[in-house]
Amino acid sequence: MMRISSIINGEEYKDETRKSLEVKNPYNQEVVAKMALAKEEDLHEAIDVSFSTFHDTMKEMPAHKRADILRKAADLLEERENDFAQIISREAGKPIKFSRGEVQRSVQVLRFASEQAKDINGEVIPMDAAIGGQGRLGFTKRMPLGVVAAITPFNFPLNLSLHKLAPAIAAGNTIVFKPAEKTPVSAYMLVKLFHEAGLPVGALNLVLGLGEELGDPLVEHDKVHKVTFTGSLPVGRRIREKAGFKKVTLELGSNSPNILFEDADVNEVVTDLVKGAFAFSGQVCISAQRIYVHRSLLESFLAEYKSQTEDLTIGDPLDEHTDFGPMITEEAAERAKTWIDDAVKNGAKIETGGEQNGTLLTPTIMTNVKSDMKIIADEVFAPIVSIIPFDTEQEVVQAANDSIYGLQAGVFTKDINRAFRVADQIEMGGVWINEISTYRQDNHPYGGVKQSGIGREGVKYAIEDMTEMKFYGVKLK
Ligand SMILES: NC(=O)c1ccc[n+]([C@@H]2O[C@H](COP(=O)([O-])OP(=O)(O)OC[C@H]3O[C@@H](n4cnc5c(N)ncnc54)[C@H](O)[C@@H]3O)[C@@H](O)[C@H]2O)c1
Ligand SMILES: O=C[C@H](O)CS(=O)(=O)O
Repeated sequence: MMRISSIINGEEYKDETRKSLEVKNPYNQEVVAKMALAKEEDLHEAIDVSFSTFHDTMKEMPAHKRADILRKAADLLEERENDFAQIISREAGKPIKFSRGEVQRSVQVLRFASEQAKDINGEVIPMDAAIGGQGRLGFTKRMPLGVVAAITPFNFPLNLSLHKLAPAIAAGNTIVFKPAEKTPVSAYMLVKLFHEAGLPVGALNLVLGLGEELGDPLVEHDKVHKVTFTGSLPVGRRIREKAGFKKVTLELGSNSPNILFEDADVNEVVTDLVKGAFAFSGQVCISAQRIYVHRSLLESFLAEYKSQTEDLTIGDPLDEHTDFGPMITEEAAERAKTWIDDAVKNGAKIETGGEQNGTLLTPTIMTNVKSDMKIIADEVFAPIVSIIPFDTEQEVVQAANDSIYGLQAGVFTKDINRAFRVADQIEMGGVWINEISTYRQDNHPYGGVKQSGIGREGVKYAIEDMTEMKFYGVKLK
C-alpha cells in the first residue's frame, strides 16, 4: 500500500504524529493508499514557501522556461498514461477507458499551456483618443498574481487539477494545491511529475487534508492572491464569502439540459446521450441530466435510449470492457436513490435502473417528472437522467432556463435559424449545437452563469483570470 503526504518545498510529511486517512477504491473498498493529513501549520508553511518562491524565482522566470517545463510535464505524463489511468480508476472508481481519456486530455491541457505561456500579451492603448492625450504612449502588460490556491474535486482528479495548475504556471504564479480528499494519489503523483519536469519545488506545494479544516485558513490567508475552485455549490458559496477581495474563479454544478427538436436525427444522437448521462456514473458537472424531446420523437427516442442504456456493461472499473462503475461513496449512491424514491412518490416513473447496492446505482431513466422534483431542479451528480416531452420552442427554452444553474447545454436541430435563436436564448456559459452538453474541448472558454460559477477556464481564459492587467503610460519628450 502506498503512503502519501503533503509535499511542501519538495519535502514529504509522512511522520506518524499526523492523523491519516485511507483512500479506498469505491468498487471493492481495497485500500489504495494511506494519506497523512496536513495540519494547519503545514498549510501556513506551504503558503509561505509559495509566497517566497514567487518573489525569489517564479515572477522572474522567462516565458520560454515556463513553456519548457510545461512541455516536459506533458511528455512525462504521456509516457505515464497507464500509471495515471490505473490510479484514477482505483481511487475514483472511474472505468479505465474514461481514465485513459482523462489522461490524454490532461496532456493536451499541458501542451495548450506550454504554447500559451509564450503568448501572454498586453495591448497598446490609443493615447490620442481623449483631448490632451497626444504625445503620450500607453500600453498594458499582464502580470502574474502571486500565490494561487487551487482547490479541486474528485471527479476529474487529474484534468481539472491541471486546468488550474497549468495556467498558473504558464502565467508565472506559484500554487498551493488542495485536491479532493477522496482522490489525492493522482495529485501526489502529478506534483512529483512537475518537480521532475523542472518546476522549482517551492512553486507547487501540495497540501493533503480535509476541505472543512483547511479550506477557510487557505482561502482567508493574506498571502494568497487568488482562489480557483472547482466543486459543489455550497462550498463555492462559502469560498466566495471568505475570499474577501481576492480574485475568485468558481466552477460549480449544473443540471444540464439537452433539447431534441422534431428534426433531430434520433439514431445519431442516442449513443452520445447515453454516454453523456452515464459516463462516470453521471458524476460529471455537464452530465446530460434533463433531455427534452419533441413529443413527435418521444416514443422512438425512449425505446432506443432505454435499449442502449440497458446494454451498458456494468462492472469493475479496471476491466477494459466496463462502461459503468460505482459512485464515489455509498452515501452518494444512497442520496441519489432517495431522490429517485421521492420522485416516484410524486408520480415519476422509473423506465429502467433505480437499483442501489453499496456504491452502485444502476443507470436510471426517469419519465413523468415535474420541474420541482429534485432530480430536475437540483444537480443529481449521479446516473439519473430524465426524459421530458415538449411541444413548442418557447416552452422548451423556458423549461431549460428554469434552473439556478447555467453551465452547458446541447441543442439538436437541422434548422440553423432555430439553432442560433435557441442558443441565444439559453442562459448558459456554453451552448453546443448538434453536440451533447457533456462535450468539452480543453481550450474553449468554459464556465457557468447563474449559480454554476464565476470566471472561465480553458487554458487561455484561465490565464487571463490568473494575471492582473497593469497599465504603463509614458509622456514622450
Ligand atoms: N463546473 C465545473 O467545471 C465542475 C467540474 C467538476 C465538478 N464540479 C462540481 O463538483 C462537485 C463534485 O465534486 P466534489 O464532491 O469533490 O465537490 P466538493 O465541493 O465536495 O469538494 C471539492 C473540493 O473542495 C474542498 N472543500 C470542502 N470543503 C471546503 C471548504 N469549506 N473550503 C474550501 N474547500 C473545501 C474539498 O476538500 C475538495 O477538495 C459537483 O457539484 C460538480 O458539479 C464542477
Ligand atoms: O465535471 C465537470 C467537468 O468540467 C467535465 S470535464 O472534465 O471538463 O469534461
